[in-house]
Amino acid sequence: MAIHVITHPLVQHKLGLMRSHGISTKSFRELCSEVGTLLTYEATQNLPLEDNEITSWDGTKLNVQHIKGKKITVVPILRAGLGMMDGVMQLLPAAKVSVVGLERNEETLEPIPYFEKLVSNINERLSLVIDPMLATGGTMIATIDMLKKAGCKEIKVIVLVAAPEGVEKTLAAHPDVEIYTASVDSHLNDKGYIVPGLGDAGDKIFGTV
Ligand SMILES: O=P(O)(O)OC[C@H]1O[C@H](OP(=O)(O)OP(=O)(O)O)[C@H](O)[C@@H]1O
Ligand SMILES: O=c1cc[nH]c(=O)[nH]1
Ligand SMILES: [Mg+2]
Repeated sequence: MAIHVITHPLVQHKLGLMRSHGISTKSFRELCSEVGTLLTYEATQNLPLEDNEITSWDGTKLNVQHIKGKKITVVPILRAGLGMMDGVMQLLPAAKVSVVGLERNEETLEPIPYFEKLVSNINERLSLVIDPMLATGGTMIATIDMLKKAGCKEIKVIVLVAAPEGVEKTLAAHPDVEIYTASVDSHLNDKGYIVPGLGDAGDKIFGTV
């Protein structure tokens, strides 16, 4: 299945708090990071394990499981993706970070790329793309295009909230990609905002409105 809606009570509770009118920048930012951690836990559930022999507390040899040298790059989409980054990195502290910047033109809803700094060996890594919002899907599709052009072969997407239109468009363009989200909401409004959604996630994280 390429879309995973995480219905865990902690995720749903925290997402519900984020939807509240007048939420402070501090609370929104904290929740963005916390839900980012919980969705990362789900998105990494199939990482390969391997047996490793260790010396245990009483000096005997013991076989334990370690993650099998899986190389990961976290890909925050500027700006709003940065709001999830601390939470995601808590579970993946050794991951390399590839930053991309895209801004949606609010008239045409087309994404405008303005920054790209990817890790050099991205072809060997799983990319975990993070952005709170998947609306029309334009930004996510352009990001995945960028990653694949650079040689990336395995991509997972973590978004807090998605619109059905954006999920459909993204999976049509990139059927090999898996999307993890706390919610697929009702629809997009005539300005391309997700309903009920969260409002403008970037502005809420950075306190710019
Ligand atoms: O699916 P789409 O229709 O492309 O819209 C989603 C994009 O819009 C928002 O970013 P925005 O362009 O507002 O930039 P920002 O993060 O700098 O606020 C959001 O964080 C996504 O990146
Ligand atoms: O609902 C939306 C759509 C795009 N960007 C946002 O921040 N929110
Ligand atoms: Mg924004």
